[in-house]
Amino acid sequence: MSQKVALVTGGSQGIGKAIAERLVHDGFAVSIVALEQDKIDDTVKELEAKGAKALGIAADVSDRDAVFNAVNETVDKLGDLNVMVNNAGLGPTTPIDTITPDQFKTVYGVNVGGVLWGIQAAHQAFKKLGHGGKIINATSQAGVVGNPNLALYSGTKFAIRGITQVAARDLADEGITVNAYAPGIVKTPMMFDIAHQVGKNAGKSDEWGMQTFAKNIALKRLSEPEDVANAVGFLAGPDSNYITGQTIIVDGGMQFH
Ligand SMILES: NC(=O)C1=CN([C@@H]2O[C@H](COP(=O)(O)OP(=O)(O)OC[C@H]3O[C@@H](n4cnc5c(N)ncnc54)[C@H](O)[C@@H]3O)[C@@H](O)[C@H]2O)C=CC1
Ligand SMILES: CC(=O)C(C)=O
Repeated sequence: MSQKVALVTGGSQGIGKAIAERLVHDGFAVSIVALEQDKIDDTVKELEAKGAKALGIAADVSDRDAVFNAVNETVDKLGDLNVMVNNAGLGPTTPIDTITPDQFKTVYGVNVGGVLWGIQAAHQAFKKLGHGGKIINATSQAGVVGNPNLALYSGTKFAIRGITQVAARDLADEGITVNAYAPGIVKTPMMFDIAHQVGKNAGKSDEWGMQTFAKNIALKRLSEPEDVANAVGFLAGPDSNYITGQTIIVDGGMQFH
């Protein structure tokens, strides 16, 4: 059987990088799409050092054409596409009165636009390749319950759960499943930046900022990126074949629904 291929947006650091590593471990060839060429190159080298077939593409996921080009390049160079992980996102701290039209456009463009274009591009590729596939989208525990200071971000993450449900219904007949993962408070550059900003806005420390989010984690620890990658590995593999339209919350017990 030929090797399965996954594309991970935002795969150059944080959660996306852990997902790429997990999928390589599970036998996938992996394409990572992100913004910074140097981080992409470093991650590709690390994946190759583990024996992976890996490809890195610099592209902005808010640009629909760029996403379609990245998917086409992945199919051309790695020979297939079976799993699309729409993970890239922005997490600015935006107290409600501070939100500007430019910020609105940028954050919705990346967090919602990037997922929509990723779904469309993967769908087109699956059709051309003549098989189904799996689409996996990043939402957040902040897309299950609104979080303080994150009005823009939480709004985009609620939207992703809706889009995931609709796409699951629309694409099911073609053998495509669409699911989402909702991480909690994960030790990545995004979360450290949010903790810093929230602490700074209150005249307090980064740790105080982190605890405003982390104080109610039932399992009493912050998440490692690998905690999330484990759930995505499940959604990308055959054991999740009868699951579609769902959001798996991976937050150590913050939100229950
Ligand atoms: N870190 C956390 O605590 C949580 C993160 N998430 C979500 O998980 C996903 C990954 O988050 P982190 O790893 O923490 O973020 P991060 O900020 O550490 O990494 C983001 C990645 O996305 C890429 N990226 C950003 N904008 C892009 C664009 N316009 N086009 C292409 N790539 C772009 C970056 O190059 C980077 O590789 C995001 O969707 C985030 O909203 C959800 C819940 C909690
Ligand atoms: C950044 C994020 O998704 C949080 C705080 O849940």
